Amino acid sequence: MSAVNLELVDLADLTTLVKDLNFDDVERRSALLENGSRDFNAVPGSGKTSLLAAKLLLLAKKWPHARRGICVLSHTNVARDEIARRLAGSSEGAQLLSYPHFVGTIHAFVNQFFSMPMLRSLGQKVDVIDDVVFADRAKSLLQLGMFSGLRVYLENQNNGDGIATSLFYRTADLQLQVESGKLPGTHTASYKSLMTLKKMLTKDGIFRHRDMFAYADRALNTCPHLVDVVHRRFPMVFIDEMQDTSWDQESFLNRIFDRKSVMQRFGDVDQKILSDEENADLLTFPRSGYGCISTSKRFGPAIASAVSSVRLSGNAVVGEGSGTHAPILLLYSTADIAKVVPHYGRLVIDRLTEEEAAAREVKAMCTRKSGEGKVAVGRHLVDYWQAYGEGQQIASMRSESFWGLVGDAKRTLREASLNSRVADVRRALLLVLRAAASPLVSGVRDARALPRAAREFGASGPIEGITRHLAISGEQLCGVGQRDSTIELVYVGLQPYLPNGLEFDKFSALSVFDGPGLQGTTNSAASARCQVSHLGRSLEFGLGTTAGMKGETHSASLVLEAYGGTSRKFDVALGLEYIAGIASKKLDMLPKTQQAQMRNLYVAMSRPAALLCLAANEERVPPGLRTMLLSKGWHIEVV
Ligand SMILES: Nc1ncnc2c1ncn2[C@@H]1O[C@H](COP(=O)(O)OP(=O)(O)OP(=O)(O)O)[C@@H](O)[C@H]1O
Repeated sequence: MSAVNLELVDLADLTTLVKDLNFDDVERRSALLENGSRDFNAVPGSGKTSLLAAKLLLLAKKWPHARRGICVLSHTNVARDEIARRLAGSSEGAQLLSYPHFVGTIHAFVNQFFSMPMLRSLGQKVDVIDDVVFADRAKSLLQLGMFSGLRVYLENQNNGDGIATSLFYRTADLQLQVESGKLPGTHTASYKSLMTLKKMLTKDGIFRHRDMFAYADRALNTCPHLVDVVHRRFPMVFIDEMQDTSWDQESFLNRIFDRKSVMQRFGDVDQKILSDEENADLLTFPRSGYGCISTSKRFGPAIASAVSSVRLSGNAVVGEGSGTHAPILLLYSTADIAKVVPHYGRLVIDRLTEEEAAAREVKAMCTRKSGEGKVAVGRHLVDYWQAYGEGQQIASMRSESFWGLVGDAKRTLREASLNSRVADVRRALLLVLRAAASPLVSGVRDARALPRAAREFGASGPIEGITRHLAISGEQLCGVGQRDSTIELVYVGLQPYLPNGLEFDKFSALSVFDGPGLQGTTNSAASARCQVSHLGRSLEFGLGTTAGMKGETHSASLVLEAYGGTSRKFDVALGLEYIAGIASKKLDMLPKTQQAQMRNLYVAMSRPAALLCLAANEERVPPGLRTMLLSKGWHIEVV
């Protein structure tokens, strides 16, 4: 192992490297100075990702190796980009963004070092790794005559669609598995048809993300020495957002790094919101002896106390942020449910100054999007906001449409990152080049390989230029009146790669330029926003699911109660019993389904910096509970 140690004197550099952050407390200092393998469990708003980035900056200053690097893994592109943004701010930090280091998602790491080389050596085409594209293609293949028997079988299952669209390979021998629903017995005709469907998609190079772990496993079985090659390359490994790592991912990373490299993992186990996944009981985060960061820089003591009371592990959350507003409970009658969201908008205008409200986004969230349930309304987002989700079906087709991929910059940037934006544009260009039968892409299996193919082709400048242009201005360029000139721009930009003699008229008639493109995605974005005017001020804010807002900091957050279905409980009503201190059971004694609801509530309630609001149907909040809440400093308003 050739890890680098940080010492007390090294921390002096923090004042220049990360001027906006404060690491004076004992917990953060000890996390920075930890030189061995250790886990860190940190509360919401503690700044896990920025602490990790600060530690990396300090290590970068001392890194002595030219061929060994630091491996930094995260779950989402958003966290990866946040780390990269902080590193790019100094010359030493920027070095971590290239060889011999690796900063990326766990998926990208597994693909780069294991599954892609394996797939290449198998001669397997890879067109796209995308669960949505996979599902779309599976559905359309399913319409073929050869699958008529399978269609009948699936129609008779509870979740037939889910079965066909979530097929994935597991383990080195590519065993067929399904993420949603249950596979039929392996001896049945339906199983064999599902296998054929999966193999047809594999042959076309259409994969799901989870398939990559099976190919990575295969790589390790085929070349066991890869483990040594990779852990020697990375004597230090840092993993962010560890609570979201599945057992497939954790066990794979453990095989490579555990007890071989220094491995430090950061996360908040109470924010794990996917708890019903397979083998969740095997997960090891946080390992015994883990360090804690118990202070949040996001919110003040009032929100911290509410958040603490629904924290499953029972550990304290200390609020060091500056917010002083009391949390608010909005009670609504069944008839008035549609008034809840606009009422919240007015309330934000009432309570927060313009500066406070504008410091971060204002948001409203709910654990469930839609669904059934024979209980009074307040079950899911659509109960509160009927337009929510309209147009999303069309949005899911975007991965195959030029206009959808290029024109949907706002959504990609809001929900993902610049990285994903560039990936979308590259995929759009790959679709165009394929449709035009360009010689550039005959051997290109994945849009990520486009820049390299262009370099080998001897002309990388034009494709980089058009990629940059579309990534930055794509949204304007895809407006309906703009499309002809955009096609012309693409034609000119891709000219060096197009077959000789391909006229513009023929190019612009390619089917890749058909389709509605933007309309669907624009509707879906608009359907998830609310506009309010009040006291001469106006406010526009977004609505969405709690899962979609994980990791965000808001200036104000509204948590709309949702029904748990099999748990038979409404999350806010249940959580209020803990906040008020009148619950009869300890949180960890609740059934698993209710624990999962409390974890979601904990994530949702910990988003705001200034104002926290919960909303519940008045039928579900008895007078005694209201009195206790008032005595704890809460405000209650009836909509
Ligand atoms: N060391 C620090 N000093 C001062 N402010 C900080 C520090 N760390 C984070 N912050 C601020 O606190 C807020 C929350 O930080 P951040 O979102 O990074 O926390 P987090 O740990 O990722 O939270 P979550 O687990 O909820 O996603 C941000 O506004 C950030 O700027």
